[in-house]
Parts: sequence; C-alpha cells; structure tokens
Amino acid sequence: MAGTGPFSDILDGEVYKYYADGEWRASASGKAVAIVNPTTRQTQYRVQACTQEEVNKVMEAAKVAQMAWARTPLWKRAELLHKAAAILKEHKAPIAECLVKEIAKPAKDAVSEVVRSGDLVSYTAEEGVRILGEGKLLVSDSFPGNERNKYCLSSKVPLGVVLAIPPFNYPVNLAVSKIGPALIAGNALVLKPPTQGAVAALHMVHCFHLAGFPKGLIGCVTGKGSEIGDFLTMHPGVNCISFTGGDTGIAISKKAGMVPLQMELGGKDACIVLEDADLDLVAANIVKGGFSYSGQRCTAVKVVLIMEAVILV
Ligand SMILES: NC(=O)C1=CN([C@@H]2O[C@H](COP(=O)(O)OP(=O)(O)OC[C@H]3O[C@@H](n4cnc5c(N)ncnc54)[C@H](OP(=O)(O)O)[C@@H]3O)[C@@H](O)[C@H]2O)C=CC1
Ligand SMILES: O=C(O)[C@H](O)COP(=O)(O)O
Repeated sequence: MAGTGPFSDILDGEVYKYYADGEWRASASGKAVAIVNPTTRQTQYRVQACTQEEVNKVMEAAKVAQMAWARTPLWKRAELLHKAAAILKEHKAPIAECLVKEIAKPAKDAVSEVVRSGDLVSYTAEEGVRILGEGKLLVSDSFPGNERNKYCLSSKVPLGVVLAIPPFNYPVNLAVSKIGPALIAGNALVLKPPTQGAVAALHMVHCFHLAGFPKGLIGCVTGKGSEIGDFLTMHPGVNCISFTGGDTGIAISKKAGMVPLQMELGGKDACIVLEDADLDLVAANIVKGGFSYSGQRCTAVKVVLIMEAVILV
C-alpha cells in the first residue's frame, strides 16, 4: 500500500516528504499542497510546499554529487539503474495505486505505466553504455588545404545538473524518461513532479533511493509549478531543462536563458485514412486512439485526415 512498508520513510504524518541530499525531509515552510482525487473530488494526498532555500540546498547537493558521479564508471552507473528498475517493478502495486488515486488512471494502465517505466530505465542503461562508450576520431584532411597531420578525439561529457519537469498524465513514465538518460550520462537530476502525480513520483524516487544512488545525486522538490516553477527553471545551478507538458514549455523557454532545453510539448497527432482501409477497423481504432485514458495522451488521435475517395464511398 502507498506510504507503507518500504515507503513509510517518505511520509511525515499525513504529508509526503521531499527528497534532498539522500534523505526524506519535511519542508520548513510548514505548508502542504493538497492533491485532489479526480474521482472522489476529495483531497487524497498532501505534499510539501518546498521553499526557495530548500530548492537552493537540493541544487547545491546535486552539483557536488554530480562531480563524483561523472567519474563513476559507466558500467557502475548502469548497474545502479538496473537495480532501481528492478525495485520499481517489484513495487508496482503501491505506485500504481497512487496513479489511480491522483490522476484517475485505469488500474491496469497504471500498473503498465510502472512496469514500462522500469523497462525504460533498464533500456536507457543499456543504450547509454553503448552510446556513451563510443568516441569519434576526426582527421584534419577533410578540410580543404589540410594534410592528415592532426587528429582529434571527441566523446560525450555530462552537462551537470538536469532539471526534470514531467506532466500529470504519465508522472512516473515521463519522469524516468528524463532521469534514466540524465543519470547514465553522468548528470545529477532534480525532479519537480507534476502536482497531480507527485505522490506516485515520490514513490518512484524512493526506488532509486533504495537502489543506493549517491547522496544528493537525485533530488525531488514538490510544490505548485506556478509557485516554485520559475525559481527552478531560472535557477543558476541548472545546466539543462528537460520538460514535458503544454504551453508552459513556451514560457519556460523564454525565461530559462542559455541552458540546453529539451521540450516535449503538445502535438496534433493525425490519423490518415487511405483508400484501401478497412473502415470498421479504422473507426474502432480512431475511437480507441482518441478516447482511451479520456484522450489524455500526447499520442491521442486529435485529427483525422481522410482521402476524398473514402468519403465518396
Ligand atoms: N510531447 C510529449 O511527449 C507529451 C506531451 N504532453 C503534453 O502535456 C500536457 C499535459 O500535461 P500538463 O501537466 O497539463 O502540462 P503543463 O504544461 O500544465 O504542466 C507540466 C509541468 O509543468 C509544471 N509547471 C507549471 N507551471 C510551471 C512553471 N511556471 N515553471 C515550471 N514548471 C511549471 C507543472 O507542475 P504543476 O503540476 O505543479 O502545475 C507540471 O509538472 C498536454 O499538452 C500534452 O500534450 C504530455 C505527455 C507527453
Ligand atoms: O507521452 C504520452 O502521452 C505517453 O508517453 C503516450 O504513450 P502511449 O501512447 O504509449 O500511451
């Protein structure tokens, strides 16, 4: 059950703690943010409303931890990610329970989200080892007038502290799709989970804690995006922002300054119906594609483009 057993450390009375410097802490603000269950319309959970000072401390700890992590061998980083993935999958039930209560995700889909998140973490570890294990040799005679008398070796290096901000609809899956790549590449990670979905995300972070990642390397601060979001995205300690969501991403890109941004925003996913399509099958799949999970998927069908010949049938 959520907040119990191995997860009891993350709960302080009725309020879920935030994660800083390898510990679960209650905020000095004494304030909590309520998470309303969309099904019952009642407050289901409460999370800490972190202060700016607490955000500063998380950023400082991340910066220190990242320097040592960048020197940690790739295979060791991968080993820890595989461990976190296994723990995540082992605890799929309590995390899925949070997804059901916070974002009204159907129970079966909630379990799938956690399992596929674990799979994604392992996949990232594997791909990371391959991609980051490679370097490139450049030779000078490709440039006009030069002989082959100069050589250059290049390889990928970490950015530093990555700020991850996922959306409400996949608060675990779209958090680990940022956490996994950032960590395998030698970065530290600060997560600001969506308010709806924050408790599922805190449980997920605890799985990384249980896996034994170094203190401070992962931080998770909670609070409303509208209140701590700007402070986080304009924080001088952030070296990269990985965001998934809606128009908020446009606002962030204007405020963030000279840091690399990874923006996965809303889309207009089109379904194209060709002349030879089986129309019964098409109709069933358009309805499923548009309305499963109440259409709250970035990949949901939003536009249907039909060849004229089909309409004339
Ligand atoms: N392209 C893709 O792969 C995907 C895109 N999406 C898109 O996500 C959207 C739905 O998600 P939704 O959560 O409603 O999106 P929002 O853009 O409203 O919020 C996304 C995240 O931003 C945070 N946030 C809010 N204000 C700020 C701020 N000022 N600074 C920093 N962070 C802030 C939110 O926190 P808080 O919850 O606390 O407000 C949340 O964690 C849809 O547009 C959908 O298409 C979704 C999934 C995948
Ligand atoms: O970003 C999203 O909305 C999800 O990753 C969509 O995934 P799905 O199409 O597999 O549900």
